[in-house]
Amino acid sequence: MSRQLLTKEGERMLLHTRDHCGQWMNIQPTTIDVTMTIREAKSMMTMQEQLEMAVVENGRFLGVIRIWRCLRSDDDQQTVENVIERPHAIVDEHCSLRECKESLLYVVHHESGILSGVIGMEERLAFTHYLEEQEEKQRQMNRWLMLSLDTAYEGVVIVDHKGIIQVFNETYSRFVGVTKEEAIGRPVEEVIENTRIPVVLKTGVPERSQAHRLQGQELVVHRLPMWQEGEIIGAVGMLVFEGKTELEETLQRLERIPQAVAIEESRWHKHTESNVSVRFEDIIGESPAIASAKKIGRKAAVTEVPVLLTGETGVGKEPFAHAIHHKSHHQKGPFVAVNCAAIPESLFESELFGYLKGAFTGTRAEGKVGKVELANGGTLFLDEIGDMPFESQAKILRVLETKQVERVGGSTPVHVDFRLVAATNQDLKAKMLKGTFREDLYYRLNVIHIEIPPLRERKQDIPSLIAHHLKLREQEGFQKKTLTKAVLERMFSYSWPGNVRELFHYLERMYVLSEGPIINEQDLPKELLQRTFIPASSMPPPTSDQELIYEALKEAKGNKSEAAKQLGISRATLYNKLAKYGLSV
Ligand SMILES: Nc1ncnc2c1ncn2[C@@H]1O[C@H](COP(=O)(O)OP(=O)(O)OP(=O)(O)O)[C@@H](O)[C@H]1O
Repeated sequence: MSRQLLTKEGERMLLHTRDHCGQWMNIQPTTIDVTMTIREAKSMMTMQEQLEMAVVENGRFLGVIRIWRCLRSDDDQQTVENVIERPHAIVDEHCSLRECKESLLYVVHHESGILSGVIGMEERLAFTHYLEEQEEKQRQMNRWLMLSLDTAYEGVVIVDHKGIIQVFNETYSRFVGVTKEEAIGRPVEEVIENTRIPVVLKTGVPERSQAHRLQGQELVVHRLPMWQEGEIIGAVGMLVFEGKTELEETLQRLERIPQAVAIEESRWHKHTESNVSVRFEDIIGESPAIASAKKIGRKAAVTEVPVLLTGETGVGKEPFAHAIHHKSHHQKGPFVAVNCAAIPESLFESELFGYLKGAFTGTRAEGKVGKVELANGGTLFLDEIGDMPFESQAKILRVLETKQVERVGGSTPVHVDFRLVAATNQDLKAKMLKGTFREDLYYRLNVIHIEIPPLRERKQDIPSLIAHHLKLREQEGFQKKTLTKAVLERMFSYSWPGNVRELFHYLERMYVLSEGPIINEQDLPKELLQRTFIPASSMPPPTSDQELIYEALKEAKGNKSEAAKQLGISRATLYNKLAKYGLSV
């Protein structure tokens, strides 16, 4: 049945293209001139082995002469004019050859009467051969269409304008337990329970993504009318998902993304106030840039001096802080992390230094131990130190200098012994020069400075970071997955403004959304498909170096030695920079 539909369409196309007589006729047929004698015509027809031939006068078609008439003639010196007959079939160039059944056709121009051509046995054979070829192509096309419909994951049913099923694919057949042969030719409502296809045929209004209960299952369906030349000629019904459960699973997978990323992040954060070890070996990456940062970190860890970790957001400053703690003499003590950006100035003292019972209204009756005291014997990690309010900076500096804390509401200072690690993604020097970060605190923190390079400067670490992440998923009991070379190439050409955090985020997204064991290009988020470089928003713009120099010179009233000292660079470097930026030397 479906074949019938498609073949009809095929036929229509053929008619419009290569079916007309003008296309197939012999345009140079042998003809007999009206002035010729019957004898001459006879010998010509015998030579040409023709039983019938066209007679023309100045190209105009007059009729035909047939060999048997010539043979029966008493006087073969007469002109052929005396034996002309009207042929069975005179046609126009535009006539459909398919519809003309005669074996010999004379194609005559309908206005001028000129004989344009003849369609004889040879032409007819060529046309039949062509038709057979077309039909085979059509059959092949139908097979492809049916095969693709049967391969489709969705159930597909096509009905004609009366709602009679014309096409019914395998998936639908499996759902409703009716074979294709049984379904085709029957009214759709007899095969698909509760179907609204007859309604769509009447109204012409498509119904998309509708819930449909079938065989006791909730399904999602589309019902689309098919239009041709302003009339509804049928409708298509599609089951988009095998069941609502599949849709739900997809939604659940989407919901899992933030959750899974949170698990990843908490891998480090959950150790915030505990001693679970994160070693330098756990920091993934062997690029020279990260290897050198790890080397400095290892060396710094065994000393007592404070360490300042800087780097763009998401580069992994926190794992570094943990690794330093683990390798330090304080490794047996607690690791206490404080996110300085998250504590409002009004609560800063009570959070960091604690308070005594009844220190102020609304506090816990028993008082509270502050983070600094908690870090006693261990490591205090001051994260996002660049965001610490200016007033609070003085307070923390005092603790660092005196190694003593005084709880709010108390008067007896408590001695504390901790290792200090601070981190920021801000340019502390620039902040200091602008006056928003205390100079004395800056120098106290910045004894050993470890700059953790952005991921775009150590792209060779990308494969091991990916492998690490996928391995973790596997260890958690999830499916083992890998990614294609094309995906890896995309990851190499991306600039990773959010660094390792962003890499893990996208990886998790792709892991969750990819269906099989292979993550391929179609699973890539759109950001990774754009090759444009996105500068890290959290880092100072490239002009800041110039700004710093300008500020320092202003502060030093033009004295270059003084400005160089302020900037922590040599006079020669300052001169080089001034020349580079085109500032007067
Ligand atoms: N080299 C690494 N090896 C393993 N995991 C890493 C590495 N670098 C970063 N990570 C992961 O990336 C996540 C982001 O790193 P982290 O939270 O330390 O960023 P950050 O540098 O502190 O950024 P921000 O300044 O935004 O706080 C971490 O949870 C960690 O899981």
